[in-house]
Amino acid sequence: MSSMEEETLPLSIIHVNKSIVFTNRFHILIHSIAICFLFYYRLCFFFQDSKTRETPLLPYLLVFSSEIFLSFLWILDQAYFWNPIKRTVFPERLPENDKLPHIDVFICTTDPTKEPTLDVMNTVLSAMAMDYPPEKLHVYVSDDGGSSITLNGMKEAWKFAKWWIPFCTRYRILCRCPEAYFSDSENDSDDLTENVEFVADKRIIKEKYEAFKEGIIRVKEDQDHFGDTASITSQNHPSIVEVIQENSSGEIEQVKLPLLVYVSREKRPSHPHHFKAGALNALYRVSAVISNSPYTLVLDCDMFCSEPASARQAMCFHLDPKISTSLAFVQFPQKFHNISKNDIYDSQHRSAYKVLWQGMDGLDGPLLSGTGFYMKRESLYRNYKIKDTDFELQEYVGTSNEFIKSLKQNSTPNIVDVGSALPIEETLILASCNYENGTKWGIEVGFLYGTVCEDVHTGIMLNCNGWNSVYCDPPKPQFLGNSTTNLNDLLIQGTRWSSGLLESGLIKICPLLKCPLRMSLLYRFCLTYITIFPLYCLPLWFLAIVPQICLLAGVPLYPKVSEPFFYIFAFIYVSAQTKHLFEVLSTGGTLRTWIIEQRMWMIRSIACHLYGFLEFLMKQFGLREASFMPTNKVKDEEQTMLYQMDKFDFRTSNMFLVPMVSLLTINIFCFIGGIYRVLFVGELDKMFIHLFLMAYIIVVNYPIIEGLVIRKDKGRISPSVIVTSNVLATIITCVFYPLLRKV
Ligand SMILES: O=c1ccn([C@@H]2O[C@H](COP(=O)(O)OP(=O)(O)O[C@H]3O[C@H](CO)[C@@H](O)[C@H](O)[C@H]3O)[C@@H](O)[C@H]2O)c(=O)[nH]1
Ligand SMILES: [Mn+2]
Repeated sequence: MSSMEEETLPLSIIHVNKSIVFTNRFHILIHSIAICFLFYYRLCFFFQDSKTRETPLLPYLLVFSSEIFLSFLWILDQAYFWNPIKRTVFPERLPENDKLPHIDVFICTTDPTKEPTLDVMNTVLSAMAMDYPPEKLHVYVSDDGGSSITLNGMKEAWKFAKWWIPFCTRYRILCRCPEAYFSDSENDSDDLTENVEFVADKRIIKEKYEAFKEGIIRVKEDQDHFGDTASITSQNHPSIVEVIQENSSGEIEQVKLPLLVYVSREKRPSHPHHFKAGALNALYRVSAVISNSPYTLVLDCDMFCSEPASARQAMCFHLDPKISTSLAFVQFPQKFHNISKNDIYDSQHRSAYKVLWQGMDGLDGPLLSGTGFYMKRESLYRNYKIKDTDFELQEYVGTSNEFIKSLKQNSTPNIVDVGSALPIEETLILASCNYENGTKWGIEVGFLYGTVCEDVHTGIMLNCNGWNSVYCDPPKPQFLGNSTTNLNDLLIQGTRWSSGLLESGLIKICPLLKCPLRMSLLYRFCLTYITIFPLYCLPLWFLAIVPQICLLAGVPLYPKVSEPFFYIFAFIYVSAQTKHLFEVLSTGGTLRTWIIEQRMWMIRSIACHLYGFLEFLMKQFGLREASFMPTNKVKDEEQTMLYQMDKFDFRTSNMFLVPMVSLLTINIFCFIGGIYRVLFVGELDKMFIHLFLMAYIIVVNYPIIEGLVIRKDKGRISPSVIVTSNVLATIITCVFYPLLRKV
């Protein structure tokens, strides 16, 4: 191939699956027609003579408004299906190593008890071992816990890296996270397992790893032994920045390792620290005066690089002149290593990473997903270029001259060598509490504050400023994380997400109304949907109570089976279900996935999205402050076992369980009452849709019934919850029954 041809070969290409696009659009067309008929049917009600109406106004209005709201969300959701795309990258066509740009890797951790240090160090090691020139890779760890355990862990990790990285490069090991590598013997190709030298080397490295692991565990135990001061110091300590380097121990000197820096920003109880966004901004400043790489990779400490290729893959976009000018970040999907076969809680978020993000990629780009993205540093500095004087710049980004100098370097990195003098004094100031006072950090510059979904919020603001993003989902997952695999963590996380998202969607960004006009309508639909979807809780609560109680009272809300409009309702149901099934099957799911997703949609909406919504309201009225409770990453044997056995673990707070169980109880009792009615009054024709709706809810939520009446193990629903839920269900029924019948 001539060099001319080589130059013109693209670094990435886009695929559009025409038949999927056609099916999607066709479905949108017919489903919308059916929805129009439904609205026509509902509106006709208001033109009937109010004396001959069989249905009172209140329940009718409640159900109709739920349908209107569901249809609104449905319309927004269709934007994702309009133009989904996939991309393939060709890293082999990238320029030579010496022409590749520098990358800073940021890893955030916050609590050595909830986030085991060994796992964090595995993330660090896997990032250090990426397939990228080591002198161009700089790894920064932000420790919000300010813990000596983490700092010590990094020193140990550095020593182990001197063995680990050469081993990986020498044998071209694909899995560069040591824990994952050693726990799966399938990782080595047959060629390797027959290579005597390799087998011997592997044994040595494994011994080194075991020693490293023990060292880390020992330090933690010693610390626990001497009493727990960690939670006090984590909220109150000065900034600490330390470059990890080893005074020559003489073992293997010549190995070149990426720079590794420990950063713990200053924390004072009186000072808001803005959670992960605050941590990332401190890292952006500290790294700017050390390495100042033009690109940064952000990783959560519960996610490691499972393959070493992501940096080069991301560069296929960042270095492509046709794409790069307006490209802010390349997002990789979050994939997880701890998901069971049937994934009963939909912990993998299939819909987001396999459908929605692809759909957004065909428009202006996927959402920023918190971890696994390669961000162009410059894009986060926003409008610094239009600041004329140093004074203006200081008001914008703070007073550090070193930092301002880094801005003026125009994305040229600093060449740092291990051992060379680094401006540590300056970094301590940059990581201090007061540095951001009076500046635009968190307001315009860096990751934005005031929300617990800093990722989504910052990403959307970048889009509003004219940047876009790209979704890179190669066949082999490049990052693997830990997902929440028990109901309790999942609902807590869901509550946090929904309150954060609603705040962006309804107040701070409000994509439909406030995003700039140049942004396409379809993309605004996507942004609106993703930020307000927790509001599904409202129609779902109504539809779980109103038709049920109306059935008991003999008040029909839907057309009779013998009426032609019955077929409209039936069609909408079947069409929605078929569409979902098609989508699940075409993205590698099973029939089971299809049911599980609907169940989790109901459970999430009824429990955590409602609380997220309430938390959002309370925050608006100043009754509550945002809080980011990190998810628990310590494995609990018993929980894991239940999860692996596909059994729900109902050991979660009553706050979540009681609404779920109460609504299900209402459904079951109304269903029984309804059957009785049909048998003795004979209103099957009139009440069929009611009965069907309840049967659907009950069947989908079967595991809750199992937890209520069949199971005897620890993960079942406790009798106290059952009693409370029955009381609540009775109250709801007693309040609504007369209302819905008469008003
Ligand atoms: O004050 C804090 C709180 C959290 N973190 C770090 O933030 C990361 C994410 O926290 P985690 O507890 O794992 O929350 P998840 O719900 O799993 O995180 C998801 O949701 C977050 C937004 O709510 C995003 O920031 C994450 O990237 C995304 O994976 C972890 O590395 C934490 O150590 C901090 O550094 N400081
Ligand atoms: Mn996490």
